[in-house]
Amino acid sequence: MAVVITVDGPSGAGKGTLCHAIAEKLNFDFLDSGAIYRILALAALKKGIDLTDENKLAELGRHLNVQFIPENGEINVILDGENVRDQIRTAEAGQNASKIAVYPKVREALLQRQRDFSSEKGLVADGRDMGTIVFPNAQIKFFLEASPEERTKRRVKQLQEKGFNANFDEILAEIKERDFRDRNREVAPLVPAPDAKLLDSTNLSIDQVIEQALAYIKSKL
Ligand SMILES: Nc1ncnc2c1ncn2[C@@H]1O[C@H](COP(=O)(O)OP(=O)(O)O)[C@@H](O)[C@H]1O
Ligand SMILES: Nc1ccn([C@@H]2O[C@H](COP(=O)(O)OP(=O)(O)O)[C@@H](O)[C@H]2O)c(=O)n1
Repeated sequence: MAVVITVDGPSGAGKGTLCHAIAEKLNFDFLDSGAIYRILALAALKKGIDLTDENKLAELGRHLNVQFIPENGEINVILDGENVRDQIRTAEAGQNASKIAVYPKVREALLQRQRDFSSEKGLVADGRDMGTIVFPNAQIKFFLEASPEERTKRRVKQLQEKGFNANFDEILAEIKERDFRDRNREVAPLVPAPDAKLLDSTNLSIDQVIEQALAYIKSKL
């Protein structure tokens, strides 16, 4: 059976960073499920679909014309022929993603698209419900946490490095609002799977997180 490793947790905990490292080390494919929610929200805005119109969002989600094309260590996101890689990374795009992610029909519309990433090569999947809903039978599951302040510090630095304006207080408020929405929604809320390995990265360097995760993977595989 194809191996799946899931990494769930709140914004800025370091999921993407850890998943990239695992994918590289084990030569696994990588699913950035959050990108799919970001892309759907962006696609809806481009088509004039209201972000509260659950049915139209779900319909768009079923027919989303998107490709992920790796180039020079980055992944280009091609939506209807346009590279939206940077457009989906703004704080606003993250907020819009979490707004549409509350709708059951939207989540249902995106479910199979995410499961299709599973491959013989092995998959590491980054998101909020990878270990609970999308890949409940994954062999290895992580739940990666960090304090809101630490996650904000990281996000501000990351956004500034990408050339975006980022203010600590605004990003902290945004992260708390998004956490609240993600943890309290009725479908697929952000919770650790019962069999997930909890990792708190607040006081760990990137290398320490990767080292602990790889040691755990080795002990399980
Ligand atoms: N343990 C860590 N210590 C310090 N910075 C980190 C750590 N893990 C990740 N980062 C940095 O924090 C930012 C957010 O990480 P990312 O992997 O995008 O988080 P997530 O995918 O959970 O939102 C990135 O700039 C990343 O380099
Ligand atoms: N599996 C997933 C992944 C993301 N999402 C939603 O999409 C938003 C953006 O996810 P993301 O992983 O790109 O966000 P960051 O952790 O990178 O900030 C989240 O706040 C969630 O509301 C989700 O509901 N389920």
